[in-house]
Amino acid sequence: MTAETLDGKALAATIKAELKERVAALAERGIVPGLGTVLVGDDPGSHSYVRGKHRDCAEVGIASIQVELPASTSAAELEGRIRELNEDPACTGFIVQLPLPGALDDAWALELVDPGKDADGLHPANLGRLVLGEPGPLPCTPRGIVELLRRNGVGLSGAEVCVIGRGTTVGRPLGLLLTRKSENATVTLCHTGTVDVAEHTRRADIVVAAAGRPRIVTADMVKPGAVCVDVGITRTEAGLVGDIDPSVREVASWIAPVPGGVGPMTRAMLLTNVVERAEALAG
Ligand SMILES: Nc1nc(=O)c2c([nH]1)NC[C@@H]1CN(c3ccc(C(=O)N[C@@H](CCC(=O)O)C(=O)O)cc3)C=[N+]21
Repeated sequence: MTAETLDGKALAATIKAELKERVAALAERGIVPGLGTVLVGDDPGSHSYVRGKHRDCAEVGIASIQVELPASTSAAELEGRIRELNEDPACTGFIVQLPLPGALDDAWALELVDPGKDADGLHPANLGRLVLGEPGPLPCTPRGIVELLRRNGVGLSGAEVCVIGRGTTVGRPLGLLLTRKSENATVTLCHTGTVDVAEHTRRADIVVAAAGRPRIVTADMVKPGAVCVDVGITRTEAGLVGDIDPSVREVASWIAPVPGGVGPMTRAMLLTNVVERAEALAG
């Protein structure tokens, strides 16, 4: 068997076309959604991600508000800039690009964001809403994964899903999303304390690798016909390497690859959150 590709790039283009229409509908009511980004320091990867987000915004008709600060920025200065975006009516949703450099604490910064403008869905209040099953912005990568599976007809109800990685941005919230009534999957969350990861992945109908460790999922760990989703991105001299080994292609039915799988979906879900925030603020 050679796995078919879960094409996140193509689906992201479809979603962007849909969002363009929703943005046009908002424009008729005099509302322009605006995405703010707060980027601290000079990490080239972070700069490249943020550039991509603003390119996406331009495509869809979302306004861009870019805040760039030096790595030497103090906590008080950063707090001030976040509060400005909370107050700025032109900014309907914003993100603080993670990880923050130096002594600036990611969790501290996320908590300063107005939960109503939280385009990342990572504010503790919104993560709490996710736990409680209440409406609110959802974390972009988990939402993108669910959307990528759904829109390609991968059944989730009753499926055994093995998630590798318990991080706050992917693994842990993905477990919460997949176990909602509307998804109804059964989730096993593996992490560095798991004794035998392969024992869990071999039982799974869907494997999601979000550990950030190159090629940890190999063909012998995957049930024939399973669906595999690669979320890990490691930069090497040879290019981007995912958490899923290329050998898995011979065993799986579908693979969401790196690049071209979950990454573009994460960006499309950020735009979706910004448009939804603008629609919510508009009432
Ligand atoms: N506040 C915050 N929100 C985030 O959503 C956030 C963040 N901080 N910090 C970093 C991670 C990482 N992330 C990615 C987004 C898109 C691609 C993406 O589009 N990847 C392309 C490849 C792009 C490339 O060449 O690097 C792909 O997989 O096809 C990857 C990674 C969002 N993150």
